[in-house]
Amino acid sequence: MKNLKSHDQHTPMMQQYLRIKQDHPNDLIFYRMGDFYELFFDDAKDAARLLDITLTKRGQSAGAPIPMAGIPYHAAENYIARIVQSGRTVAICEQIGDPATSKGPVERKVVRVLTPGTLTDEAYLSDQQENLLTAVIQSGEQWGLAVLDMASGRFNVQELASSVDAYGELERLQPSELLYPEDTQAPLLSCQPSMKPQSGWLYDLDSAVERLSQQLGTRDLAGFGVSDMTLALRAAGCLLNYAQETQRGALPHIRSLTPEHHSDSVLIDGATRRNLEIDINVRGEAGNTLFSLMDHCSTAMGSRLLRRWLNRPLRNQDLLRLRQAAVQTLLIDFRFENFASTLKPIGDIERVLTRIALGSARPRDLIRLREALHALPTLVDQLAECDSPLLSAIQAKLAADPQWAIELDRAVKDNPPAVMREGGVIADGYDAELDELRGLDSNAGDYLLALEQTEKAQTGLSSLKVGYNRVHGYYIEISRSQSEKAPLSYIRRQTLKNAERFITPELKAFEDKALSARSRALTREKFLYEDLIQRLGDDLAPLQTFCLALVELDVLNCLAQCADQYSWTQPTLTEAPQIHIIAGRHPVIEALLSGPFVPNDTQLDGEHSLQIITGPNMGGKSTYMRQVALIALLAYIGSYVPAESATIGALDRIYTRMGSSDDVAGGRSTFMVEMTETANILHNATPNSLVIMDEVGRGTSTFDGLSLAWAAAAELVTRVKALTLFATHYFEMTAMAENQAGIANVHLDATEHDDRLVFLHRVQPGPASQSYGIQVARLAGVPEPVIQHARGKLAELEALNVGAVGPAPAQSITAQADLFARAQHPIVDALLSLDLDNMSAKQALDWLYSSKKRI
Ligand SMILES: Nc1ncnc2c1ncn2[C@@H]1O[C@H](COP(=O)(O)OP(=O)(O)OP(=O)(O)O)[C@@H](O)[C@H]1O
Repeated sequence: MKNLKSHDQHTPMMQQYLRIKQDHPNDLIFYRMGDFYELFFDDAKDAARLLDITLTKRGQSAGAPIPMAGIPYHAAENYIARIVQSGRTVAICEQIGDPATSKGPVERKVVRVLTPGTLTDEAYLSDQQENLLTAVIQSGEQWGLAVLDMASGRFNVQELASSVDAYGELERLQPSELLYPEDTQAPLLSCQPSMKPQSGWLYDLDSAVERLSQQLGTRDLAGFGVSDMTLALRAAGCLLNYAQETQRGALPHIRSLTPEHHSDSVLIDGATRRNLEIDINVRGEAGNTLFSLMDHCSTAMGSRLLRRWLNRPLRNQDLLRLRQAAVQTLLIDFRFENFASTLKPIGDIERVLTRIALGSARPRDLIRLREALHALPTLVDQLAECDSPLLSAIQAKLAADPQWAIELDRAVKDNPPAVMREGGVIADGYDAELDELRGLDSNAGDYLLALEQTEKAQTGLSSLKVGYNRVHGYYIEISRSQSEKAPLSYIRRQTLKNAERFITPELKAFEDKALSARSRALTREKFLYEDLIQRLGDDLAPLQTFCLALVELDVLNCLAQCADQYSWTQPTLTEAPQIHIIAGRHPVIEALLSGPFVPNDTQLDGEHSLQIITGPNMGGKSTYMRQVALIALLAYIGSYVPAESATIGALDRIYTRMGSSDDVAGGRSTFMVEMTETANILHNATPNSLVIMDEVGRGTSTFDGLSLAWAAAAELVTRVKALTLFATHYFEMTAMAENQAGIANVHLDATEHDDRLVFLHRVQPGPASQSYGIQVARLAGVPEPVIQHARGKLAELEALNVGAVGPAPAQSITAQADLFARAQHPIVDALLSLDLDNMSAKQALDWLYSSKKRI
């Protein structure tokens, strides 16, 4: 920005603006001028570009026109939301002083800073999504991480032992804003959306502990179990400082700091999260995901918690069994239906409570809280019938003191306006003083009517009427034709085309009284409203407690609804690593299919920890493997699962290596991504991990790929001993089961019927007999000449059947009909591709010499 230094050259108002701007060099300043927020200089240019609004100029300052863009005050929310969503920060600068008494420009001050990760207003937040602010700090391989959901006040810390874990967590959390020490050298962090470097001193441990203790109202942090998490506390201190700075006030809704431990959850890395399509499908959309299938929550808060549960399955089987028992209880006599209808009208009170704490609650927020409080007695009664420890604990938390329900009934009108600005929020009968002032104001109507009658009678002017407008106040209006006859005591105030308007001393006196009553009533109402919010804010703790219980109930109820609607069953959780599923189904594909879904069994345990899955393309291998992972995941959030029965042992991680995607941004090829993920699995998987490998090795040459897949499977079954599903088109790998304990072959099959290919989608023991690659290619619409050419080539290769190198036994080689898995030594490939008719004798001889050297 030019000319900012020499303030003297600018008008006094611009000088004020530039002073404020100096404290917010990177933020867009919304500078309040009357009914508009104005942006100047580069801010104006940025806003014009981001919001597609007109860029204008304002006079001259320091000899140059000032670029300016304006946004009407009343419509600002929408514009602010768009700017903040783009990752920028907005500083709202309001007029603080009184324009009437100010000398020079009215005093202005930045009252709020809106950043992507610290939003709390309804207009800026998505119902379905959490909006998280995170802070990280790295020391050696260790990471400290702090996470705040400003809109609910949930504040967590955790420490991670490696960068891979830290990136995995950030990928899970999808923060809206990430704070990091400015000297951090962590390249992958740059993939995060809104990155805010912070000075190193903001991560100082002592100040962090002091700041956090002060916020939480404790002498130290021992009570939160976080004392020895020094790295995480440093991140939390920095985060809290940032949150306080942006809100410009206290944050009374942040009352606790919860340690999270990586080892508490069944870990799912980013690739697995995407492959399993938990809440985003592989096309990056929200539809057709596990979350979209399951989200029957009655409240938006419930939906957000369900999403959190699905993204962070837990290892604590005791807790999971409590959840299972709650779901079981809610299923009895379809109790979940009653709960759903009681919960449905409850609004997003988690966020309402935060706005109450921050003093920014709107009238309708209070109505939502009131409705929630009114629902409590019914919920408590409904819960009294449920015999489940978790539901009883929830019931105890919901049995709140009814005082606030009564108070809000008395205090707030039924359909209040959206904002407090014009009043009309506080109910009649709540405050005697307000009632009296309102009485004065509303009696005005009767008085004016009476005045009109008397004046009409006294003057005999039939067109006389009494009216009011905002600019001129009260007036007596007489039509032009009769206005000459107006009494002398009438003072002319305004001339219209067809009428004259007058005022009288009596009317003026009344106006002063009525208007002052109205403004006094509004002042009184605002005071009462703020007082109510203040008192609610002071009593936040029990309200937050009941809110948390309500949300948990909503999610448990949703799990019961899913169990009923999709015919899911309760899984058995065991300590020993194993997965035994009878008639398992893929929940999302099952719901999408118009025809029936073919259920499949799965047996993975100490005896057979690795399944080699073969079968034709489109046969259902990926679906089968994903369904096992999803069933395991559902079991580990405490849900019922899509299977006739399922026994799932203790799991620590779910890994999937599937699909092919380049990481162009990260500069890694498809094969590189595949191998990086494979390496990660081989390094970190344990006997308690579920590992899913889909066509590992296909991204490189046949022999390299087969060898890598073979070696990876061998490692997984011998050293790692993870529960593994390994789908492959390398038919040679089916031979592993013969020489290696712990491996079972299963396959999916298809049959040809009237020249049509029919997929059976049934998992059967043993290796596949055919791969049907060419038939599937025809199904996919590959042109017929190409299909015929491929058939010819296949016959040629089968006839050659040379170089049966590699580990596959002879009988499986002959059974194998996959074009690529049957590829021979590269020299044979090269020979086959020679165009002999167009080669000279010399070229042929040269080829022979060079080939001989390669053997
Ligand atoms: N058990 C099943 N019951 C019914 N339909 C199924 C079943 N499994 C898969 N399908 C259908 O078959 C389609 C292909 O399945 P899937 O992608 O799992 O095959 P695949 O063997 O992994 O194929 P490829 O080897 O080409 O990746 C699915 O989209 C689904 O429509």
